[in-house]
Amino acid sequence: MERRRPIKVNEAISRLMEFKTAGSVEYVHIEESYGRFLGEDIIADHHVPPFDRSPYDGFAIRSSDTAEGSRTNPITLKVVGEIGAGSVFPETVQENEAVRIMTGAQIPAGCDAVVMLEIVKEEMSDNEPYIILKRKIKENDNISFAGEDTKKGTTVAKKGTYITPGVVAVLATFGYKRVPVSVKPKVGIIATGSELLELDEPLQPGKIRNSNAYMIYSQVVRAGAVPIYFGQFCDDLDTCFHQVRDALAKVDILITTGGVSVGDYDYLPAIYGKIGANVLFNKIAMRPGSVTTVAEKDGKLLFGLSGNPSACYVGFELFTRPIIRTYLHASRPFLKKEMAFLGGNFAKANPFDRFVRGHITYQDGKLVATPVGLDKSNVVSSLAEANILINLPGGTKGYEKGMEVAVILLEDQEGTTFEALVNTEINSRRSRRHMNEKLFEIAEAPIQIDAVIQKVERREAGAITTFIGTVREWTRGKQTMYLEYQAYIPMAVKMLAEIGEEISEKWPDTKIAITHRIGRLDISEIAVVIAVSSPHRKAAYEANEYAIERIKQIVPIWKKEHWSDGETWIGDQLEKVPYESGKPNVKDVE
Ligand SMILES: Nc1nc2c(c(=O)[nH]1)N[C@H]1C(S)=C(S)[C@@H](COP(=O)(O)OP(=O)(O)OC[C@H]3O[C@@H](n4cnc5c(N)ncnc54)[C@H](O)[C@@H]3O)O[C@H]1N2
Ligand code: MOO
Repeated sequence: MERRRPIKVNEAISRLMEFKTAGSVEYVHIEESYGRFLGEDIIADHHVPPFDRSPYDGFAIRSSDTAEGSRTNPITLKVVGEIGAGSVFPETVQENEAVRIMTGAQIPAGCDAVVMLEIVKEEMSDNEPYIILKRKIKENDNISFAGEDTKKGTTVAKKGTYITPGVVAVLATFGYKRVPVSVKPKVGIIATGSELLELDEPLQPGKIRNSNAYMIYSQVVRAGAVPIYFGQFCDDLDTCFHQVRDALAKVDILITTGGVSVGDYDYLPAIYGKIGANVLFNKIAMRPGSVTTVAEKDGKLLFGLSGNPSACYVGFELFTRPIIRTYLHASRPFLKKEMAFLGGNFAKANPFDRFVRGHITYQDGKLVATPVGLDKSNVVSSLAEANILINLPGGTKGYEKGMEVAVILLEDQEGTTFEALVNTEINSRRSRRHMNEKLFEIAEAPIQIDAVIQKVERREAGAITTFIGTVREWTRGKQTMYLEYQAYIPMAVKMLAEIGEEISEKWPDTKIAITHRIGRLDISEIAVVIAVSSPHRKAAYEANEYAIERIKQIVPIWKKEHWSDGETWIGDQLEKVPYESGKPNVKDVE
């Protein structure tokens, strides 16, 4: 029997993407464009709005006429006409004249501002309408300028954009009654296995219904392609070979399900050989879907997905979908990944990367990814509930509830690029963050320096600076025996977090964690640890120093020095305000 060598998921994707192709372009009515992919860049051939217009119902005026206007010096302007949206005022507006104007109407020549109906008083005098204004109006007040939405020549939507209702609005604005869209690839589907029954057949001993074909059918539609179901393979290798060859001639991409493993009836490896296809890989270090096989014949790709339903599903989303999306010109053909916190334990370690069916929800503002159903590749029921795949990198350790993990969003349309997929933090080694992790802490137990550092570790960081504040024995000739820190904890944590906010404004690329100890501390014990990570070291140094200065200024932590000859409470951390007597209480900071 052949021995297959598993390759890494990203390696499989790279090999596969070398064979990507992009399809041609066709035109459809705008009503049919939703859910398609743009076949061309859409470039604004005029300004939007095309002319200066009024954003309000009111009066178009000349601002210079109101220069002397005030509460005590009302300005009267003669209303010389009225225009609604769609019409144009035929003359140039003269000194001390105004035109009644509706939202969306073009600003008349001579006018340079609009006043809203609500702020003028309307009056009739000698049967002529006038408005009275008790203020000065600035030039350009309340005017929507030509091109303020979009300037002529701007690319408003790029080729390969998924057409949402918002994109449809833009297409309509620029007159696209017919829209250039990417031609959908034709994706053939063949099911294999003599145990398979069609859906209208009653169950029989040893047989199961063919669920994969219909599952793949809808995955193909979701990916944006046209599915063509060729039915089930027969049992005989020679006939199967003809079926695959004939189907391949009719489609752009061919998917088979089942028959790719090493069993006696797993015909696909033999068929690939017989049609002369080049097998890109036939074993991937992942679960489920390790048997996923991809072959190429004259530029067309054949996806041999597993027969096990969950493995088949995962194989499609990871490998077939990006090929379909690339064919549609999508610039971000991969499903988007995000970070979330695990909602359940995965104690057992697995050397292969796992893609666990899960459900994502918001809980207290955090994304929580909970595995659904049985985590086996032959399970079908969990697929109905899954809206994510939880991506657990393989290794020697399991995963605990609350750990941060990457999730693949199954219903995502936005997508991501291959570079982002392999380079971001999300895809790095296992994350060490935990749902209950706190960046700003007041601790009663000794501080673990490494734990504070870990909180700021990330792929973007090129530097981590750590400040460790320790208890000093000698201060200006006086000997300290030990220190005692007290804090109003909720307020202290809040102020630490505020320092974090200040730092993220001043040094936007940094990430900071601070833990301050309270209670009794002996000489050389650690009182505070500040860790700052940043792409470049300068910001990490600066932000770290800033943090300790600010802690001394604003964080309500009091220090009691136990000297060799007595004790003093230090009123503030700048050590400028000693307490006269007794110890401080919370009121001092409130
Ligand atoms: N000796 C070994 N056995 C197996 C290995 C291995 O490495 N060595 N790999 C296992 C893994 S992992 C998987 S996954 C499966 C993959 O097998 P195939 O892709 O060849 O698929 P089949 O054997 O045809 O079927 C597997 C399973 O799925 C059911 N099935 C098949 N088609 C459908 C369908 N259209 N709808 C619903 N269910 C379907 C089929 O009845 C089987 O139960 O191999 C392992 N074995
Ligand atoms: O390909 Mo199999 O899914 O690893 O169970």
